[in-house]
Amino acid sequence: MSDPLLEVNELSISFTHYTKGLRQTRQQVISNLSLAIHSGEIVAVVGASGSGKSLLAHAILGILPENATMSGTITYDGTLLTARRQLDLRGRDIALVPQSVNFLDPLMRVGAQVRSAVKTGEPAREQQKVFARYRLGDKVAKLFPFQLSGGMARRTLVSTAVVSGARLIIADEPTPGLDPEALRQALGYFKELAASGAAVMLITHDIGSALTIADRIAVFYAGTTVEITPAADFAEDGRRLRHPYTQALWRALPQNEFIPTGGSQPAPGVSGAGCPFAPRCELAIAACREEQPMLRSLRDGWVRCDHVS
Ligand SMILES: Nc1ncnc2c1ncn2[C@@H]1O[C@H](COP(=O)(O)OP(=O)(O)OP(=O)(O)O)[C@@H](O)[C@H]1O
Ligand code: NI
Repeated sequence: MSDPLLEVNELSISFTHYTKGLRQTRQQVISNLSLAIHSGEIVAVVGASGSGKSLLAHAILGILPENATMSGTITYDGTLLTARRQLDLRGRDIALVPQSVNFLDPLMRVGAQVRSAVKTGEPAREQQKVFARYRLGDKVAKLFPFQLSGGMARRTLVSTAVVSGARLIIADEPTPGLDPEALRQALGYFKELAASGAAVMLITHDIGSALTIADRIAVFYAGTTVEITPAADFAEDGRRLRHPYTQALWRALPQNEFIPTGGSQPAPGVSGAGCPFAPRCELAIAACREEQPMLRSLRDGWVRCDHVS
């Protein structure tokens, strides 16, 4: 396979909090997270709320909050992604398709917003082309964001990503609350973007939808990658999946047995040194509570567990 377009290596993020008497505490919310995405590929990042999905996106875009400290490396197109390069690439090479229409400028007509993102070609012409492609009528260009329906807003956001010529598209929960037809359509847009050569990172709670378009799935738990797997391994009884948490996720889907796993994801910073899933894991032994396992390659994927084969 070719070199990845984006490579996140051993990313850790912590937040500094000031408590009474100016005491500083550090809370680690992401630990040793690794992930790579190739051009033309859709990688879905799935995990429960608070597992670190959005923070990963923000780290790549260079928009982490002030009180965040980051370690590890992010490489884009073979070169280290420094703060300076992030500023350069953001909105051009690297585009965010946000969940909310609030990311559009409320005071600017949407046609003008899309025209201002055009990278190559004549802006008015490119905007008209992309609006036609996403079934946004001629009149839409003259509307302000608050006048758009949810579906129009989403198509406008996708249009912006398309005309920007972005090679890496990061979509953070782009599909909540959609009816099945709108959902199918929205997922189709990402499929098209990948087919045209972009690398797509699709962040979502909805593993069922992710499986319909993703090539690979990265499973997050308590701020780290516990498994990276070809989407095709989510099949049958889930025996090809590597991590006990991923298998539990698969079993909990409606089309399977719907078996929930007891317990819940540890709160950030309290999972201690060991494997964060150990308290809920049937395979856990004493050693699992002492040291976080490394992400290791297993079959054609990756797993952070020493007890599976
Ligand atoms: N500015 C911040 N200061 C302190 N902690 C933060 C900050 N931003 C995020 N966190 C913590 O980092 C953890 C990961 O947050 P993140 O938003 O990445 O989760 P997520 O996986 O995107 O969740 P969701 O599915 O709900 O969007 C959470 O526990 C959150 O409370
Ligand atoms: Ni999020």
